[in-house]
Amino acid sequence: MASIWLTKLLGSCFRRADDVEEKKHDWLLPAHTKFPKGRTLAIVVLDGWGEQIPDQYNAIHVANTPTMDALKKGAPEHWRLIRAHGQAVGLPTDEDMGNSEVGHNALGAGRIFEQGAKLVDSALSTGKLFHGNGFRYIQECFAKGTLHFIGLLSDGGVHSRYDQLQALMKGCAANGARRIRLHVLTDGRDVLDETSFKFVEQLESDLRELRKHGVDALIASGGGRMYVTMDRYENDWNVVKRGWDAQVLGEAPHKFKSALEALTSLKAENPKFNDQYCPPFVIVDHGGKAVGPILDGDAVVTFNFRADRMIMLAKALEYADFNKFDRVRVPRIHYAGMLQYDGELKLPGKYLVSPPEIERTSGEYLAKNGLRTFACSETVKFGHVTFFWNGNRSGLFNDKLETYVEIQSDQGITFNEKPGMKALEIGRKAQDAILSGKYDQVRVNLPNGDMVGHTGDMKATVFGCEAADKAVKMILDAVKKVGGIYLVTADHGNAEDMVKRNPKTGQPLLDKDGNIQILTSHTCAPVPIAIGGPGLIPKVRFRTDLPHAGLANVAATMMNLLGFEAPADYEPSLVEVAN
Ligand SMILES: O=C(O)[C@H](O)COP(=O)(O)O
Ligand SMILES: [Mn+2]
Ligand SMILES: [Mn+2]
Repeated sequence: MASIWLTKLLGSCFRRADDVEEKKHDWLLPAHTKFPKGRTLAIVVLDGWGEQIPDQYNAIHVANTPTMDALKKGAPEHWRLIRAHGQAVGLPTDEDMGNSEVGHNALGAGRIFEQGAKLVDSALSTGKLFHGNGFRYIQECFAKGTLHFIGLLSDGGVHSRYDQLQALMKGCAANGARRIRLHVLTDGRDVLDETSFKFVEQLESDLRELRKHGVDALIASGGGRMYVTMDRYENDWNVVKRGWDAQVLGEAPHKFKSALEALTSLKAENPKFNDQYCPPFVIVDHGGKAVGPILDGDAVVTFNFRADRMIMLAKALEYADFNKFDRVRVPRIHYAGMLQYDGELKLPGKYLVSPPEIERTSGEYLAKNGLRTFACSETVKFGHVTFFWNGNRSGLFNDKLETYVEIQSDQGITFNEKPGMKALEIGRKAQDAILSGKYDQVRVNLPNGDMVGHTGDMKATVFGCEAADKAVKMILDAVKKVGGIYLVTADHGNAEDMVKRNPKTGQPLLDKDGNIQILTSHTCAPVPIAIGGPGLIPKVRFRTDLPHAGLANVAATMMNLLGFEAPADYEPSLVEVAN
């Protein structure tokens, strides 16, 4: 008896040891047979830098970008284009433009995961969303409280989609919501400026329909996404506070009887009015009382699926201990996000749809294999090369091996005012990191093409692209000095197309007043990828058998350049060594 017991015990011990061994083995990347280890690898992500028709509306083409131009001359062996939009990055269709979240997720994770937009689509179409824990949690408030929706009123498909909000409102009403209030954030960044009018009209008509069915449904507040609520990476808490005051406290400098009246009056008052920076407003009843502040016993849903610009509000709504601004009144609510926005912080705790499980990212592999990483950008893009890159996970994998540096972005300005942004500072930090010899991988994001491109200001965007090009040069110079390797790419298009075009002729479209329609959004353009540097062994070139490759192929490429085989389930590497 005792010996059987002993055999079992020993057996289980051995099994456990095997399991541990197995686990360890999983993380160990085999050495590559052709690519050597020990060369510093610089990874540069030019945010919003696609390849498009080289005409006067292409800010990258117009800009003087000698470094990027020189890289292009390395085609096809050391320069090529890769996909950065649609299904190549896990979006529902190939009509969907790329964006930073899905782009950096794919770059860092080396695989294509179904992204938030797609997961929400399927949770809504199957009805699964209305049976989950998150939904049940908000449903508990339906009988006595109000259900509030806060989010981006847009069909950009980057942070949110209007058809999803429609389905959500309908589903909530069908499942018992009796009083609904909308806190809308106007877009003009992922969609054309001033489309807010159209979205508000559509929303009013949908709310009328709900009212016909006995649901007391109204718009309660509003404001432009860049001025109200949707800040990111804690660049400026005032943005979130403005939203809080309107949404929770029912207070704002502007009060109107309807959202349409708000937009019309604010536009008439200010010739510079635009959707992105619309000031906060509150809708009031005939007695001047706010129609929908958030109160004790209410339910709140933030209906954006994308994480970065919802995290700060989620903290304000969820954290008991909070000191970023004076919340004045903290309502006792049941709050759920459309998704969980931060996997590490588990924020928010309740959500309607489970986020993509992006695990075993390249960053985690590198850390587990003892490689040292330096990552840097300025605040507005800092989370892109850290949080998004690591699969929407905040923090470091290994604080002994990784250094993440954030350069404070300018606050309270639109980036066409200072289009150089912090590109040169980022370049300098990367240079120092490369020259220090302390890192195997030095990874940066240069924000100009994107952040200035979103302003729609052509001249400023050209300037911004020139600044980004200078920063690339600084980094390449440092790589040269240490005998390293560089990989320069982008996360999606933006600055390469500053006008809305006729899809057939490619000519700019005109608005009703005969003016060219300015495109502030991203595009579906492919993006460049270039490799080089003295550390690149001879005969390394891009493979020609992966014509449809996308951002997800970059992680395996990078692992090869660092001297490792990539995990078997990663999208294939783009590079080979010719015989
Ligand atoms: O959040 C934004 O600024 C835009 O909606 C998308 O831009 P990004 O994907 O480049 O961050
Ligand atoms: Mn981006
Ligand atoms: Mn962008």
